[in-house]
Amino acid sequence: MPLSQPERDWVAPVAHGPVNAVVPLPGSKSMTNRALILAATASGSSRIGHPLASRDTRLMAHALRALGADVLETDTAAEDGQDWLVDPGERLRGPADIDVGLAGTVMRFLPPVAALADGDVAIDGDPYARRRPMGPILDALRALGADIDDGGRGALPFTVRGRGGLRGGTVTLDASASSQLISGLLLSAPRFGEGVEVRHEGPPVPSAPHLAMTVAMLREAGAVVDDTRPDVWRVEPGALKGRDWDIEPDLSNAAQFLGAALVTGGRVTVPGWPPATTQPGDALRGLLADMGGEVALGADGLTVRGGSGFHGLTADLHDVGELTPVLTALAALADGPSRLTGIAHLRGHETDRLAALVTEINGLGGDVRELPDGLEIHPRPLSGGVFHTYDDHRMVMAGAVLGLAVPGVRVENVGTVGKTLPDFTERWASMLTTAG
Ligand SMILES: O=C(O)C1=C[C@@H](OP(=O)(O)O)[C@@H](O)[C@H](O)C1
Ligand SMILES: C=C(OP(=O)(O)O)C(=O)O
Repeated sequence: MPLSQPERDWVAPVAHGPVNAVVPLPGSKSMTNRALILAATASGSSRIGHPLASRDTRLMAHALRALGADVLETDTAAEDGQDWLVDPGERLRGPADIDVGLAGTVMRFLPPVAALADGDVAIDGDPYARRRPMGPILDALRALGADIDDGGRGALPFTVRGRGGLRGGTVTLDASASSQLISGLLLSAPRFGEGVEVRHEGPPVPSAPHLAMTVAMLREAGAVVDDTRPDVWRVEPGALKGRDWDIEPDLSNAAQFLGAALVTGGRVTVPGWPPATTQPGDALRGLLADMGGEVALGADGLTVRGGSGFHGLTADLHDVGELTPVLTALAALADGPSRLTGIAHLRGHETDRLAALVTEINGLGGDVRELPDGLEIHPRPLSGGVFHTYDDHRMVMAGAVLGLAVPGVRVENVGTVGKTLPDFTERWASMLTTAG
């Protein structure tokens, strides 16, 4: 599978009736990329079951291979039963050139691994990746003993001059721009000489569930982690064990499918929804219920049923920011206004998501207003037109949701959805065959 798909537009299909679909989803991006890092820095080999095979996870696999780990992708076409096998290799080594694409997880989780390698590791990504927040983690790594040449930019591209190990110790940073700045430091910390104590100082860190995911997966790999103090995380040095990971379905990627139940007054089930999880997508249960959906979690998965119409949403999405594009699209089709707050940091995601959503939904005749830390959405009748996606997979998903109810929504560069869901349009079409 190529890492990027050719640019093409896609007219989002209208739903001609209520959907009634079971939609299995591939593995979590966040869990797959954490498992890859933990496997490549472990002392033995690991098996990653049900990984996500997408641009972001392939970039991570490529990057780790470039540093000397062996990552074997098996049968990526299969829905079930695919495994990735990771052998850490004898030692992490450069020189290497690494492409992070537009993947936040790769650009923040990989540099600490590069600091453990022996040799120069040059790291760059897509044009917009150079604008995503990196400065705090680069400064933190320097404070922990790393030698990094970023030309004073505090951003991509940069070269990590790996020396085969890192001292580690205590470091303070402002991670209000992205939780990944902390997760990146913690994930490699068992391999630092002194481990790490990371202290956050600044406005609140977003995406708390993703930090809990980092801590939980580190512990599953055998690390000793103390997260009992607010805004302080301590990881002790020590060998990680190779192990079997079983990756949960990506619950954030469930948003648009479950949302289709609301828009069409239908019913969608996502099988394999874990009864307990650190994934932020689990918040969809409450959020879609607040919008008027009937939500049931059972042995067969999570089912959302829509009725005749659904409501606007008032919510602080600080912890679950990646759900915003799809929730905003839903809000634009709701029967009342919405106010989504706590998401100023989305300006540093794949694109400035607040600006992109305002521009594109208003371009279809909508009324979305940007707030200092969020969006206010006033539903209005929409009409078809081009929906630009800014290399943002979740803008494709948002455009698809609008297209369910608005004929002629032409989603530009739909292939960019391959960042986390390469076969999205096929899955969407298959769901829609049940409509009517
Ligand atoms: O650690 C992770 O896997 C992620 C953390 C979040 O990043 P931010 O804290 O930058 O929002 C989230 O939005 C992103 O999609 C994945
Ligand atoms: C913010 C996101 O991704 P990234 O991992 O690139 O930060 C996202 O998937 O919504």
